[in-house]
Amino acid sequence: MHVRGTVAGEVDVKSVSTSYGESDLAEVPVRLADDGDGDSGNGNESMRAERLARDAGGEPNVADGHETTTVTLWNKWAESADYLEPGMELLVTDAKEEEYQGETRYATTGDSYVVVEPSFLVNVTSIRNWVECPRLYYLNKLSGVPLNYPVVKGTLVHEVFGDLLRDRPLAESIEARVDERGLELGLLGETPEAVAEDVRENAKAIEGWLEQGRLTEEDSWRSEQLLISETFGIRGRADAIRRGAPVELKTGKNLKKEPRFKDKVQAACYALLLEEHGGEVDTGTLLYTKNSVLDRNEETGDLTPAKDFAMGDGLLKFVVRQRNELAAMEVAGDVPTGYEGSAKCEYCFEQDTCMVVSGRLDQESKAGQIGQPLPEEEREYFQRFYRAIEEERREVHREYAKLWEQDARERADDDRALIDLEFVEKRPLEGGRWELRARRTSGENSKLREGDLVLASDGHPVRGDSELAMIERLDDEVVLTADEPVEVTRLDVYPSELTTDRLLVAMHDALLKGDERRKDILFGRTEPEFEAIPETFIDNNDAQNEAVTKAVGARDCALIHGPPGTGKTYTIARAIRAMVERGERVLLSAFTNRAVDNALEALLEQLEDVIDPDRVVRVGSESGVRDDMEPYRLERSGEPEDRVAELQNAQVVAATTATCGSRVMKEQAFDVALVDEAAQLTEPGACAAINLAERFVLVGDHEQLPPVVRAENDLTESLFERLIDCHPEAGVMLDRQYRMNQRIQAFASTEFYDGELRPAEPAVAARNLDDLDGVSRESLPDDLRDPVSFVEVEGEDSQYTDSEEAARIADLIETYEAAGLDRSDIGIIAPFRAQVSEISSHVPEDVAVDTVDRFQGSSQEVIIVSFTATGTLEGPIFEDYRRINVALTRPKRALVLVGDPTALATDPVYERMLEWATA
Ligand SMILES: Nc1ncnc2c1ncn2[C@@H]1O[C@H](COP(=O)(O)OP(=O)(O)OP(=O)(O)O)[C@@H](O)[C@H]1O
Repeated sequence: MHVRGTVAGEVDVKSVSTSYGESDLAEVPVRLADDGDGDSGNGNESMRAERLARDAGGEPNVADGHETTTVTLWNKWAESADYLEPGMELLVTDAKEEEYQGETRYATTGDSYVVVEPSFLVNVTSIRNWVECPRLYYLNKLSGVPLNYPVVKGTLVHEVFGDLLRDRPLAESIEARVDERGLELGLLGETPEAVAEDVRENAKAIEGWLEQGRLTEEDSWRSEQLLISETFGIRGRADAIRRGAPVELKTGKNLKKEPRFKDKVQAACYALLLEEHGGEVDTGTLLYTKNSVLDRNEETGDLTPAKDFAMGDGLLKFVVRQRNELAAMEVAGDVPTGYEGSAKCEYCFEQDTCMVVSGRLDQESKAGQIGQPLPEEEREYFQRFYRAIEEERREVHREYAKLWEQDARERADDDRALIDLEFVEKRPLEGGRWELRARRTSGENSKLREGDLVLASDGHPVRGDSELAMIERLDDEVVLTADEPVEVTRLDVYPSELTTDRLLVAMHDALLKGDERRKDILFGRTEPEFEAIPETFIDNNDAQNEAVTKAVGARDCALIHGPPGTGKTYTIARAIRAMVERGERVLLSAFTNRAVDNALEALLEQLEDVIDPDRVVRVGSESGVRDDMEPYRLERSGEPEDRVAELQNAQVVAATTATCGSRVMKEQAFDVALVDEAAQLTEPGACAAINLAERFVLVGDHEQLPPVVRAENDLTESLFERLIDCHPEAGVMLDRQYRMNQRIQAFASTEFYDGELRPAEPAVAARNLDDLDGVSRESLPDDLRDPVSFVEVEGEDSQYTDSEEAARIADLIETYEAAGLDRSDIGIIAPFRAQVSEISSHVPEDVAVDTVDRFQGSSQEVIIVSFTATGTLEGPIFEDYRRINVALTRPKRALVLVGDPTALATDPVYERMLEWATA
């Protein structure tokens, strides 16, 4: 029986005498998980709780779901109780039920595991680092994985191992894998021949060992597998599974008989994961590939690369206790000092880094501190953002939990999965990988896109057969590539922590490695300076010209505020051209690939005849980069020297901010970083790009969509917005728009831009549908002839959908088509996903219907907005006024608002909007 609940009070830890001698025990007051009656908000949560409560079996205790009882943790598990704090979640497996003074209590048994905060998913490598030293785990989080040869070689050997398991010939595998890493090897100054030789030597150990296995018996193997445990709160990718047991590859040497302890810990984590998936794991294998490279005459000891060990119960439980300590510390928001473990600092390679970080952040540390602490405000900033990023990480963990808390239907309704696929075929690809195909049986929407990494499963992403796969094509048929074949019937969004990891590193680099003057600017201690630039760059738009002048002349930074359609992209392109002409090396970045490609497209036009197109490089993955920008994309594979030359010679490098945090980009330096969509970036997100340059220019509009984050905290305000407030003199607002008819822009201008936004030219101001070929406003009904119209629909009671509005919108589309408009010129915006689906089911398939977020950055001839507003406008319709600003500023020639005026009039902003629309 499993018991799960929340710690409801202080924990009592004591020692008692039993018939077996002295025993430790901890009595934990636990409020058992809800049985489902109380929690109306989340059906899945309650279903899971119900299941667990049923497992817990305590009828009177769990009947109302809020009963507090006592759970006794015996012996070593009492250690885990030390970290428990009220409010933390606790799970005890195989607990026994006890009656005590008429109350049902629970206690651990010999088979039990105690898991602290099971929904905090700890990575296997994190547990390994933690066991080595908790402080090392922390330092690794802050500094990320650097670009160095051992890391790249390690990756290569792992890849070759995977290939061998998939029966790819060794020589072919090494050649292909080394080639794929051309760019990284080039940056490290390595030659492919030397690296191939090094990898070959390490691979000998693998090959020899595989041969042995094959000669003696029928081995069942599978390569790298992603494993997630909902019970133990652990996840990771095992290098390989042989006969159901984990095999870990280490590129180092080990001359002892036994595997290293920390390596055993890692294998033990995988054993726990495998057991949860129904396996019985009694051994683990560590393969030390360097052992086969060593010369028997020079080294003494056990040179066998493969070392097996028995997977004992004690080790598995130790691993869970370590994981508990880590999870509890993270959840409590504490920072490890190193005293938690027994590692000796004098043997640690990271001792210096540890002391520097401790010194600068004034942290308690076993290794001690060196250097002066950062100013107090910087340390405070560090802590605040560290916490915010960790909260964001927990939100990613919640996304994982949804993989098992929500059923397939709920996930599909949440756009997080494509379900009910019909498996078509699996086809082996070159290199031992697989192509998987499945047919979609419904036209449902989802967040999944081509190029995404997904969990492809035969029915359940965690409990079923599941693989990490890449979506190659997504239309009526889904085409995937994966390492192992799986009979796909379902795809789930893979919640990645990569972005969160990179935010932390970017913040760390900005504060601990950042230039002092840069920090003075970021913390408002110094005013940005500008060099006088006499040149005129743009002669028909003063604000744009001033923006380029500021960007070019900025010694520290410039901030370009660009409301909708004001020529941000054009201004950026013009500014970069001027910088390039001055001989500067420029980084062009933005939050999304789409924005990077848009800006790059405009820039290429400007750079014609200015520089050789070879000196413009787009860094990104094949699936991320738009097809027409593919010729500029930096190829990673190939001859190292050539690949590096291509990057180092580039005068303009374009990449998303996430890519700016990659190992390769972090090695690059620029004179200036220009970041578009900056109002959509968190502070650390923007730092990832600006850390790489001497000076920076941020371009954005803080009156449009804010950063996309899951948690509500300091990450929701962009660096752009904060700096505009802090250094208004560094900012310029572009105030002439080239998009909307004057009538359309009027409301946004007064409401969001202090009335300063104006049409750039009379032709823009006067735009209307008559300008379009074959369209005549005359043939439209009276109430749709004005560029802005309001269509009244009485609200429905259902909160997230309104079928009446959807039906009216379908009529409107027919009306516009009858007046000669092409329906590809119409866009429909609705506040909720549910209403988007509702409208989609009423209108022809090729009409674009979406939420505001998907429309940001684009424009259409005609935009129809469905407000889906009911009675008293309860609940956020567009959540945030910035969203309505985006919605109302997408159209060029006509805007139609569809909604219930009575409901809308209950909110002052929407009331003013109504006055304008019906004027
Ligand atoms: N100074 C200018 N003179 C003439 N046309 C201009 C000028 N600046 C911008 N434009 C035109 O205005 C249109 C919008 O410009 P651009 O695409 O740069 O806007 P944007 O601000 O990036 O738009 P969004 O708000 O969608 O991001 C383009 O067609 C562009 O060519």
